[in-house]
Amino acid sequence: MTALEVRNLHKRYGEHVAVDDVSFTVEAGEIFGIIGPNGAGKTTTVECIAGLRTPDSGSISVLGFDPRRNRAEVRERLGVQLQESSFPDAIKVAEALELYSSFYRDPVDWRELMGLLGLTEKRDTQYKALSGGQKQRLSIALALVGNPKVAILDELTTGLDPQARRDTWSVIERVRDTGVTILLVTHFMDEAERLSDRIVVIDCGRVAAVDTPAGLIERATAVQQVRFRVSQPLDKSVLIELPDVTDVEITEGRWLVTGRGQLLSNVARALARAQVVAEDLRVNQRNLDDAFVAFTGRAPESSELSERRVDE
Ligand SMILES: Nc1ncnc2c1ncn2[C@@H]1O[C@H](COP(=O)(O)OP(=O)(O)OP(=O)(O)O)[C@@H](O)[C@H]1O
Repeated sequence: MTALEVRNLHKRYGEHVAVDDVSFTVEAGEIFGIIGPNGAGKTTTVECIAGLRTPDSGSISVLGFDPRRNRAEVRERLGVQLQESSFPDAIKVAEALELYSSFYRDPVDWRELMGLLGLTEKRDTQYKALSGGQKQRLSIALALVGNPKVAILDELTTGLDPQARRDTWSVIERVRDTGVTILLVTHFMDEAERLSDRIVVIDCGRVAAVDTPAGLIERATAVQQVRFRVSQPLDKSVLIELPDVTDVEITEGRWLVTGRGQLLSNVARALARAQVVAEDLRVNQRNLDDAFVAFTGRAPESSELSERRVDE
């Protein structure tokens, strides 16, 4: 079942074209990631979906409803957590949840939601005294309190430390497991790769690609490399003859094997058969950063080194 459909969306700010013919479909129950460089048009797109901006042209359907024409229906079905949410400093966690739940006809039990998001201990804490991660979890809770079928989360872990980010990811997965479809805008490639069932890459207001994380990585970065030293002499032909291997170089005892497909497992099996141990094994691990660069021509903001030790 389709939860969300965006068709030929256009939006300008004066002369500046922010969204230039964007189309995509999100299936019910998916976590659908939206990634792209700064200023690519991601937030404008989700603000149009939320009915906060009026598109110049194109159509949007949230569970069959138009966000501008069917405001009440969309409001009951769509939860929104936008960038930089802010609340009154003195409001307490439980007060905020109770207040927001009163805005909806069929809210979830806000006490349960508080538990799901790990905020029960903080129920009487004022907003200003919450940590960054707790504030973020509260804003997710407020986006979910109306019992939405679809939730938009924009930059939900920006500014959080690594542990708080991972905790938030688990929360998002739990929310998805309750049946909520999630639209996730993020600058973090590891977050998009870990959480998303599918991802749209938006660049300069246009869709550069839509695929699963693995599909994007596969399409963008077909070539892989494995480096290692060998524990005892090995004939180069053992590896050159493997399927998927395109090149083998040996420089000062370091082997560099280039290829495609299941390169690492093929090489590992061949070495095991030859009773050779690969020491200091490294692989040019392909990840979503590489796909981002391939599709947008720019490095993601959160770019990390893509070569990692295999045993890390
Ligand atoms: N209210 C506005 N008035 C004028 N221009 C705007 C407005 N909001 C956004 N823009 C411009 O439209 C373009 C798209 O912005 P948008 O915020 O949608 O991009 P984004 O992909 O979400 O960027 P970021 O990753 O930096 O949040 C940018 O060039 C931005 O400067």
